[in-house]
Formats: sequence, C-alpha cells, structure tokens
Amino acid sequence: MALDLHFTKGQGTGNDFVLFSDPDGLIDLTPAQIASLCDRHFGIGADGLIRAVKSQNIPAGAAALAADDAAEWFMDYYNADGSVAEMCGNGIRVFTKYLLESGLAALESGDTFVVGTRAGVIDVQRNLTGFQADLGRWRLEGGEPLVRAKNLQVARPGLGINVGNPHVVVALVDEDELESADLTYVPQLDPEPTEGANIEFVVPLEPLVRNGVGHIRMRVHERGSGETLSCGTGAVAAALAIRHWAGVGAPNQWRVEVPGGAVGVRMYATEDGEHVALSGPAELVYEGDVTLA
Ligand SMILES: N[C@@H](CCC[C@H](N)C(=O)O)C(=O)O
Repeated sequence: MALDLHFTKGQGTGNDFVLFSDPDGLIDLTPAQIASLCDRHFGIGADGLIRAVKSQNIPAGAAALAADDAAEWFMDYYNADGSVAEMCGNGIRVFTKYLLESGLAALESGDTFVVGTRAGVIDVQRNLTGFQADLGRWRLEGGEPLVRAKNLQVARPGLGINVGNPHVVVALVDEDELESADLTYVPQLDPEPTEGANIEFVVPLEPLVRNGVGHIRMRVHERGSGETLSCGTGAVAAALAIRHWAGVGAPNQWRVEVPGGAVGVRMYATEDGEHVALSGPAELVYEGDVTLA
C-alpha cells in the first residue's frame, strides 16, 4: 500500500537529514525505503533520516536504551543506507529545532530539552551558535586499528573512541594530506570493528591553541552514509583524540572545522565523570510530501 509522508529537510553544518513525525510509532519504514528517500538522485537526498516518535511508542529494543520518562520524544535515527545508528550529534540539534518549530515541543528560555536516543537520554540547550547537546560520558576503545584510505601513502594507527556511537580517529601530517584522501572509497580498518565505525581524518591547525581553544580540521567517512560535510559525534571524537595525543595541559575546549562549517566541543567535569558537549547550528531548509510505493 502506498504511503504518503510529509517531511522536513534540515541540516547542521551541511550534514543533512530527512525528518518526519510519527508520534504514535505507526510508520515502520524498511531499510530499502529509507535508502530510497536518502538517495540524492532518485529520492529527496540526505545523509540520514530521523523519525520523531514519542518515547512511549518506540520499539522494545530501543526502549531499553532510552528508558527515561523525562524524554517525551525519541530520535529514531537511520543512516542513508537504511542502517540504524545509536546517535547523531548534528542530527540531534536539527531534531530539536524541528520539534520546536513545528510546535510538537516547547522550550522555555534557558530550559533544557531532553531527547531519547539509542545512546541514552541527551540534554539539549539553546546557545549562541544554535544548540548545545551534552553527549554525556565517552570512552576509549581498546586497540589501535590501522586505517587505510585511497591516496594515503601508508596505513596509520587510529584511536577508537565511543561517544554513543563508534569512531576511529586518525591524525594526518598536514592539510595537503587531508585534502588528498579520496573518501569516495570506503577506508579500510584493520581489525574491522564488529559494529563498523565512523572514521575521522584530522589535522591540527596552526597555532593549535588560541585563547585557550584548540583548533583542528577534519574530514569524515560516516558508517552507512559515506563522506559527509560534517559529523557532530565525529568532531567530538576528533577533539577527544587530539587532546589525548597532546597530553597534559591540552585544552578542554575545541573548534572543529569541517567541510560544511565549524562546530564547538567542550569537555567538562560532572559528578558522574567527564562529559563532552557539542554545539553548532541547526537549520530547517524546506518541507514537502513524498509518496512511497
Ligand atoms: N552525522 C552524525 C552521525 C550519524 C551516525 C553515524 N553515521 C553512525 O553510523 O554512527 C553526527 O553528526 O554525529
């Protein structure tokens, strides 16, 4: 049976999404339908798809990970190939903007908006750049997988970091090398993590630290979407990796330049350990209707 879908297109630093609302959890798109909506030639075109569903109506598997009555809405996130992802840093800002602008949710000035995700419940607040999302605790993954990408001369050791979803960050020599990597080919990881990974290629900018803020530039190959203009969780992983490599005295605040703009990353102490927050813009671009066969 054909399905008519009203959708909104949004983006954060050029990482773009198809969003639609399904408060009662009645629309169960197949991976093939999601991939066709995200297709840039035959569909709407996007790096990912976000279904806004009330937390009480999410699938049982996701419910276990986002069990918090405080989050009225759940961000049901899918990559462009239809695969599920736990978290999306740019997407959560765009998702919050979408809920607020469409009147599905309200945010009193200064209030925190809570969003359910497969990576747990995330606090989002308005700030000067758009929105800031507290991604909570992060962790280093064991091992240093070797990263190979087309046009990079040698394999490099990467650092595995989980910020709700999996990343491998690899440092390159300079901006020429960053530009030369051909990310239209899928970079290879050895060993390949079971769940796959988003791979960030990073260079420090000169000078690295300005007024206490670290500056880096990155490109990313996203699991399930290919090269994108930005990846919020990837920027967070990249800043954490560079701080880790820089050692004692490295800043806790970072500006991460990506092909689609720049986002901010801040690490700060809380009672339950260090949290990391991501901030940046969120824009809604247009609305439309599409019929799925
Ligand atoms: N672009 C996102 C990350 C989206 C999910 C990722 N591709 C994955 O599979 O983990 C971001 O802004 O964080």
